[in-house]
Amino acid sequence: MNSDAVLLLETVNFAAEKHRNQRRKDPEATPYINHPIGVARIISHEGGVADIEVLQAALLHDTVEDTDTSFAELEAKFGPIVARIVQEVTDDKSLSKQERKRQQVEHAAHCSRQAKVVKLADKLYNLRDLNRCTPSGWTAERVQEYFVWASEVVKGLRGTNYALEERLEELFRQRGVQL
Ligand SMILES: Nc1nc2c(ncn2[C@@H]2O[C@H](COP(=O)(O)OP(=O)(O)O)[C@@H](OP(=O)(O)OP(=O)(O)O)[C@H]2O)c(=O)[nH]1
Ligand SMILES: [Mn+2]
Repeated sequence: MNSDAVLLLETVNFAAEKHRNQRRKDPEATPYINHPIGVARIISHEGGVADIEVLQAALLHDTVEDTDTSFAELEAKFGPIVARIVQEVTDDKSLSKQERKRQQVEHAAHCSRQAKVVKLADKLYNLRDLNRCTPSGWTAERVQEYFVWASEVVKGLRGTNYALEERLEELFRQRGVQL
């Protein structure tokens, strides 16, 4: 009964309920849950990672940052390892946006290997999404700035998953951003 498949369904259902009223910033307002599902799918399908706790953390990675979910709630429902990985990839929303962005660059190298995999896949998904379409209200300059900032974060994540890093490198190369 506690198979990985059952656990993943429980996790994706929890994330879907938490993100139920959220939409992405693209002009079509895609349901937000497409993002965490896509991040988990990148980890398994492209990264070749089958660690169930990493996949669960990927599905849950934006629940605390963007919904009313608490770490205590994640720990009670999914255990301390999943809750810790989510905590490692969660920005402190009490800080200014500039400070949050700076801290991501600073903290990347100090994350656990499991959190680094989630961060790599999160950035890969978001950069591909930016190539697919521009979020409402974003200028071309803001898109380029996101690529430059993401490359600074990814620098601290290197040596974690070759396949994901190779795909990120190619996206940066296409934008003329040096990793
Ligand atoms: N590319 C893209 N991103 C979108 C879209 N809709 C929502 N987002 C989210 O927006 C965040 C990036 O936008 P920013 O302006 O840099 O950050 P902010 O949301 O904190 O203000 C990402 O959050 P995150 O996943 O927490 O990652 P992070 O970049 O903050 O680490 C991303 O998931 C979309 O349509 N396209
Ligand atoms: Mn995310």
